[in-house]
Amino acid sequence: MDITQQSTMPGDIWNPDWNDPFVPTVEPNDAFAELVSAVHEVQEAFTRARPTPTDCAALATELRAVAAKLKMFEVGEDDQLAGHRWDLAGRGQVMAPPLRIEEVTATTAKGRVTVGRFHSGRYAMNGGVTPLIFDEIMARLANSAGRPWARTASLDVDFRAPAPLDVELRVQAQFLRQDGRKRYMRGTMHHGDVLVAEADGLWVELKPEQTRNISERDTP
Ligand SMILES: CCCCCCCC/C=C\CCCCCCCC(=O)SCCNC(=O)CCNC(=O)[C@H](O)C(C)(C)COP(=O)(O)OP(=O)(O)OC[C@H]1O[C@@H](n2cnc3c(N)ncnc32)[C@H](O)[C@@H]1OP(=O)(O)O
Repeated sequence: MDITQQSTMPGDIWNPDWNDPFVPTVEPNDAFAELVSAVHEVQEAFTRARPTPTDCAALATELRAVAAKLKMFEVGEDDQLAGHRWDLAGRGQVMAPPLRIEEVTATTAKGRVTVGRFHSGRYAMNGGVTPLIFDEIMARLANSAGRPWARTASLDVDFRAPAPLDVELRVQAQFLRQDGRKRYMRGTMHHGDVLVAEADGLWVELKPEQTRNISERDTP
């Protein structure tokens, strides 16, 4: 597995120049990416809205109809598309902030992310979202370069400055060292020159019996 091949995947939908981060440009024939983008639009619009009670009731009915339609396509976790599209920002996992991982080497990873009000605490990124972003990029690096699977054992995040919404943040990860099954990682998040958060994390390599449920298809 050469994860460095991930950096410029065809089908990558991120447009670094986009104005509205919640309406990413999608490749015209990538219907799933289009669906992900539509869900993101719903999430952001929902967060920003203050509908009347009558409108809330009507919208709930409409959304339940969409959910019922999607349930007709339910598959097992290995076969679902969400979270398995390594070429998409956020892997098509619609809860995840749309982190675009641009470069992964054996020892470093770089990415960019822009979040809006859906991921807001109050006028700044929610404190639970920052670790999601770090976990994603640091786990990707921990599992890069053909290393055996490792899971997050600990992730310690320091919030240094409010992470602003609607602007691009740069996220980096660094592989510090390996000690037996333990892989020590570090992460940073910047807005311009400002360090908004940093993280230290430990990934522990899984024993064979701990990888039984992990599908080969999960390989990035
Ligand atoms: C692997 C899945 C891959 C799927 C495909 C993904 C592709 C990857 C690429 C891209 C990633 C994108 C995103 C996906 C990411 C998916 C992975 C997650 O999100 S993981 C979810 C959250 N994490 C858990 O659920 C772990 C829960 N915990 C455990 O399963 C165990 O605790 C585990 C495996 C971490 C360790 O358990 P033990 O029994 O195998 O090993 P013990 O003996 O406890 O620890 C080994 C050493 O590590 C230290 N250690 C363990 N936990 C520690 C901790 N919290 N703090 C400090 N040290 C710790 C211990 O002290 C020990 O050290 P001494 O060898 O004695 O020196």
